[in-house]
Amino acid sequence: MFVEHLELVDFRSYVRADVPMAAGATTFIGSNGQGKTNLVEAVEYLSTLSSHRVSNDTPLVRLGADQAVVRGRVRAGTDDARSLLLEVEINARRANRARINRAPLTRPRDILGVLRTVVFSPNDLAVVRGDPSDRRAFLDGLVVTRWPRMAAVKSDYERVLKQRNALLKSLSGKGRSAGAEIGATMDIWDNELATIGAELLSARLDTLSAVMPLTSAAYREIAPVNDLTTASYKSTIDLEGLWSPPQERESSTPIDRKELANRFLDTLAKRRADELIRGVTLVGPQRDDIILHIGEMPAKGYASHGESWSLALALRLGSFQLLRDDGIEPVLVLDDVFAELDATRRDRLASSVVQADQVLVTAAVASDVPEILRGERFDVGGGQVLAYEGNNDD
Ligand SMILES: Nc1ncnc2c1ncn2[C@@H]1O[C@H](COP(=O)(O)OP(=O)(O)OP(=O)(O)O)[C@@H](O)[C@H]1O
Repeated sequence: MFVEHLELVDFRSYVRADVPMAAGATTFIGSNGQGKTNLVEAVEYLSTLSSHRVSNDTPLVRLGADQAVVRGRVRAGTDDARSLLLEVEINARRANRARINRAPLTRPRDILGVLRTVVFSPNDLAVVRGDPSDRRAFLDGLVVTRWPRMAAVKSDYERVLKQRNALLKSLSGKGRSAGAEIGATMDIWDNELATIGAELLSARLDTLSAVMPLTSAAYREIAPVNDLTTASYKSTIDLEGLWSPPQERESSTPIDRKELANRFLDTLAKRRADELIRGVTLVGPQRDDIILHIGEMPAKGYASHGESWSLALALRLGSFQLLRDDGIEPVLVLDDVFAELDATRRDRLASSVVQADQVLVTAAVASDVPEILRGERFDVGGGQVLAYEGNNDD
């Protein structure tokens, strides 16, 4: 798939932008702070209704405006003339709205799955070096890109967790004196949390199993070493016998979700007294982590800057390959990544992504982008995005 036209109104620094794009590589070149990332961030937003740079929508609306609009025409494939017009209104004061081919959607999230993207950015280093929440966000992002319906599961889980936490908080300190009535209410919340949580957890585990062998292969391509990269999943629920780390799995047997939900429930029962004292849910995917290894060593705390970067890129390349294996051709966004890499890694990354239907690249200096990825070039500056008419090699 690829975006053949992008239109922005009051998005970030743009009053208006109109950018015709083609399949293959497109590079956006411009000095710092000119609005290159803003353009690809808009494409990412159309695809995920979120941005890799911010956790809420407020900064996406141009300062002083009430509403931002992102519109993109998405073609199914290079030899497939079908296209869809996706439109998202980001509203400062009311709920966002989305349309496909001008028809309003009941919920903005119904737009998910039409445009799929894999975004590489300097922030990816946090997946390797950052907090557990950064790794959970990486994995959940990939889960939702694979199966857009998981966005609803995730949001249901978050709603139930919030309500359960509110109940626990109101009970905290009351301990055992909470009484049978409270026990029955907690049981209802536990069931709900375990059922939805097991769905989210099994999607994560399945995706981690599938992406790690591809990540390991990509790491060996990118980094000039032969280390195996592996991952284990650190859960608050005992996964023994249900799931094992990806490299040890002989076949990709689906996880027994019912058994997972039972173990979730058992763990909740065991931790209930603690939860009542602490006033917060202590069990579930919101507290899990993914432990990444390069060779024998954990990546976090041990890997060098270069190794961490290579692993971060490999995770995105693994994601790209996994989506392709699923039959999805995502748009790749390489936001400001080439400046961070040496010449060897630049070339290796470029040759790994060049076969994508569309690759959108941002860079401050054109010569940082390997030649095979230069493609069509736009110069970004002074609030404008202009097709470049000079030589493509300065
Ligand atoms: N909501 C907003 N309203 C107005 N301007 C904004 C808003 N959000 C960001 N900007 C401006 O957009 C610019 C940043 O754009 P962007 O991040 O796309 O830069 P860039 O070209 O990718 O730069 P770099 O090469 O430094 O990464 C900044 O000047 C910032 O002040």
